[in-house]
Amino acid sequence: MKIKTALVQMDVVFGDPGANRRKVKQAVEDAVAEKADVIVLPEMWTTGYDFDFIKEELEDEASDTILFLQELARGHRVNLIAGSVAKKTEDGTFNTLLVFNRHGGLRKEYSKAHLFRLMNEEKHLTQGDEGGMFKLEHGYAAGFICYDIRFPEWMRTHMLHPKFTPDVFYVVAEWPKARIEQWRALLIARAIENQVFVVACNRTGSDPNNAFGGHSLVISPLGEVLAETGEEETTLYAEFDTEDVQEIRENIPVFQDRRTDLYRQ
Ligand SMILES: NC(=O)CCC(=O)C(=O)O
Repeated sequence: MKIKTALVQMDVVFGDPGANRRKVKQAVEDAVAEKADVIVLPEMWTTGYDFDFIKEELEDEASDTILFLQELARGHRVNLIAGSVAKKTEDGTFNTLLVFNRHGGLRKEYSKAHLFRLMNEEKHLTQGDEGGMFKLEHGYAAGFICYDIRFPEWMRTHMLHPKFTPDVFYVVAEWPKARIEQWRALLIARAIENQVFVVACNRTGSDPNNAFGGHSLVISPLGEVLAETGEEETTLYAEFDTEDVQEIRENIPVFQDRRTDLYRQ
């Protein structure tokens, strides 16, 4: 199925959900005007990594943000891979990716499984323990958050489901400029080894601790970079057909050729 994606590479305003919601509202309106089917937001887009604000002022359960996103998805009849937000619960604060369909239905909540120590996530957040698989109109997909892309075994797990196989990996991120070449290399590798499209939305700009590298990109299952931005605040558009994965997987059937008799998993 053909999909037009819009990746909102925004400069997240530190500790200011209202300002960020205004940015996202405008970006969604612009992307809908460009006939996007799926709009992707970056990691922690409501607050950035302002852990003081998250602890002291952020509302619980991310309820205001979920309502805001539901209204956007339903009002514009567009799918949202709505980045991730800090979600405060009685069990801890999670870095949670939210997925909405065109009717505003909340189709998935995935909480980041791998917390990133260089940005003090493990001091302030609770790790998630569930996978990121979900289904939208274009089929099965899986969502991942930033540091997760360094764990090929985690992403590969999502390709080994007995019944459902994702055609697209969506990655939402706040990835610093200093390591942007690793960002690119890791994402291209994940696309090739899993024979999936990778749609990866990073933030741009900076916070008190990091300058972020942008370079949001869309990658084919053959490792071709179909679209990529620089460091500017912009929305990247890219179209692809998820049916292309079938021929690629038939041509090089890695999942039939796996030697699970030799592997530990
Ligand atoms: N927000 C993140 O998880 C950043 C991950 C990162 O920068 C890395 O190098 O890994």
